[in-house]
Amino acid sequence: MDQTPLPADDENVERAELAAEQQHVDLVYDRVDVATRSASQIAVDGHQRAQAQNVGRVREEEQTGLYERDVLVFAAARRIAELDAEHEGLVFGRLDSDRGDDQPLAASAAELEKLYIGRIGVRDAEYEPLVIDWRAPAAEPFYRATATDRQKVVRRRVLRNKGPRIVGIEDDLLGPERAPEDLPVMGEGALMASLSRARGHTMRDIVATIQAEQDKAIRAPARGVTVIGGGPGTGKTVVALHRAAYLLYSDRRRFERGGVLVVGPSAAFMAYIERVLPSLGENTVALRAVGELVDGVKATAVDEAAVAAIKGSLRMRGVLSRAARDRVPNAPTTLRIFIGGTNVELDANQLDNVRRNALRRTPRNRAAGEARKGLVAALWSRFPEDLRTGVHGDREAFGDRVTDTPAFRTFFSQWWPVLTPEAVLRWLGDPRRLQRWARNELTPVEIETLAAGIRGTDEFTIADVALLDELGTSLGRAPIPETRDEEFDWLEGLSDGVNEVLTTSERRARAVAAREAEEPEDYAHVLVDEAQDLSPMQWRMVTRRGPQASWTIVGDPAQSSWPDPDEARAAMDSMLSHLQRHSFRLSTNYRNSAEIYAFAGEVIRQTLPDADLPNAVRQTGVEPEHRVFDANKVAEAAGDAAAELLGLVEGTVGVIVPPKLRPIVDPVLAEIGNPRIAALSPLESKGLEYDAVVVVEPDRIVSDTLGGVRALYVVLTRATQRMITVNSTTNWLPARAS
Ligand SMILES: Nc1ncnc2c1ncn2[C@@H]1O[C@H](COP(=O)(O)OP(=O)(O)OP(=O)(O)O)[C@@H](O)[C@H]1O
Repeated sequence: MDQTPLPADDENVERAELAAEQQHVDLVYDRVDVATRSASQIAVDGHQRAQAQNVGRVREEEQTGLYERDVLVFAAARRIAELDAEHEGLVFGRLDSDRGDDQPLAASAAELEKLYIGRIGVRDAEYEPLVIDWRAPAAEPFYRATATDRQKVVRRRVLRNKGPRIVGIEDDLLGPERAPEDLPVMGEGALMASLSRARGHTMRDIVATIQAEQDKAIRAPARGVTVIGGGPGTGKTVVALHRAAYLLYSDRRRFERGGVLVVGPSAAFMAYIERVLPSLGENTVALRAVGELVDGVKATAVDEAAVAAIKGSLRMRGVLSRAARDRVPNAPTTLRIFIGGTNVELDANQLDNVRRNALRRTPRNRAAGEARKGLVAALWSRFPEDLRTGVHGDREAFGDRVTDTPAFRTFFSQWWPVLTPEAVLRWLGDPRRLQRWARNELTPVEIETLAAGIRGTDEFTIADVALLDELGTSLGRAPIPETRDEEFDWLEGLSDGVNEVLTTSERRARAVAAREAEEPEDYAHVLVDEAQDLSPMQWRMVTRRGPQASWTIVGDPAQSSWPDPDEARAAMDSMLSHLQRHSFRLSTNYRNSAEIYAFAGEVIRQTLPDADLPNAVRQTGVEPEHRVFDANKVAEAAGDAAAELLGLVEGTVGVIVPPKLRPIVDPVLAEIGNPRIAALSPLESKGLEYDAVVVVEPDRIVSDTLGGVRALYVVLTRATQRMITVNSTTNWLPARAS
């Protein structure tokens, strides 16, 4: 970008500018201090009043005024939490604007209108804005203005800060011909400075340097389905998170009450992104890995590729539905009741008929009543007519007597127990039973593979979670016996810090929801990251979380770890086909150096010539390095490369290893014992990034991972500065690089 002659060369000018900006920022922090103190006081007052009333357990209806107090405490606590999150530079931007191209030039810098942009809006005592929230419409030009469409902006300034201290200034002059003589311009560009920064173990927000195409996706209206595509490192994840913050800002009532859910591929990924939203002042978004979408299960284990492919396939729908309706293993196969001086008996076929009829319209765990009625009807029809006199002449009385007998009760508890999804999924480990449910959908080899996969471990895998969810829907939840109307322990939630504070109405809603819950939690907006990896069964699970939701779907088909991305895409389309779709494409790779990405691009293009490859903008002059070793020396070679890279980069070093080699490579890395090194498998590396990466045995990554070369492409696009591959052959290298 064109810059005016640089008065900023003059150190004095720079010092003066820094001091002036610091003065304004100090003012903002002072105001925040005042606001924080008054918010803390409000919270303390509320808690004290709650305790003074000594209410213990109370009925809401009997306590007038409690709701009001509760809201007060909650709002105050929320505000503190929000303000506490501000210390990574509350104010990060400034716009200096004139009145537009058709108006006279400003005579001096003082005539330009200045506007500060920050993580939250702060006003002075007179209610004048000291800084506006980055999500406010007035902040839009900060992200969207360009030299050709400057939107009245003359100078865009990014303030680099360390906590409350301004340490640098990066300016963009958008209208050089409109700039007054005395307007200082300094710095080399905020974006490049931010991209070259060493990486830590968690993702940072990009609020100071959001680019125009990203801003459009962030601020897109929350209607239907917003699809955000783009290659590796284009900011899809970080944009999706800023979008969540934007949606909460633009319609807080709707999205805070209805809930916003972000779904990502793994627990490690969720830990990596968890700081971004709090740093934007938002603490209410639910972040869940696909392995954690079913309550009570936190799956992190990954299946072997062949098993995962079967478990994710839509064909499992029919298999599970049949399993959920079949006989319970080891349940009695005859019912014999002695009544009216005679034995009445139902055999296996008759019991099966009763079961099928009971399940015709009702999920299993809800159908106990139907099943009981069906058994009585079947027993009645076998009860000799000549005995249907006296107490046995009335069918209803007959039913009461039958179902009251110990024999019936024992039988029924074994024949129609409440079934858990976990128990039914385990049944699939028996190849004979699985064969009965799956013979039309799966091949004999697939049946054997799936049964062995399920039998092989007690732990549920990430792919199992979607199956558990499907089974949960087929089985339904057993009705929970009515309890007394909700009673609340008021003080319980008030003691554990601000995040625990709930309003009365929220408690009430949760209690009711817990009692009535038939369906999983239901959100107003769902953001799905790394969406290309969701299997068809996972799509079914995820879409159950938002039957009425609007959606943001973020992904890159070239990085899919699902063997048939078209199938997964079709599953998504069919689940969300009723909603309008808006698409955005991000075109710049901000993560990888141009050298690293050029290599990764070559690798993927060999298999997917049409892959959507972004443009990597940052040159480092360092090419990726490919080392060749004996197969039995690979672990040591990986360790050596990692140790070497520690000395060459400031931040993190990721060592990405095929799962089967982890047992030999991990100990070598552990011996180095440096917390900047992380060992991980290709699937775990999804969405993450490191300053330097060692890729161990790329050809085994292709052969052992679902997704093959697409998985390798993910691995090759994790490094920001340096990359070394170690392999026993050069066969995997694209022609030019070998
Ligand atoms: N406008 C920006 N300013 C500064 N950094 C940015 C910007 N956009 C993206 N980045 C950085 O680029 C890196 C990649 O972003 P992100 O992980 O969101 O990309 P992605 O498209 O989700 O990648 P992948 O598909 O490979 O997982 C992150 O470090 C992110 O902070």
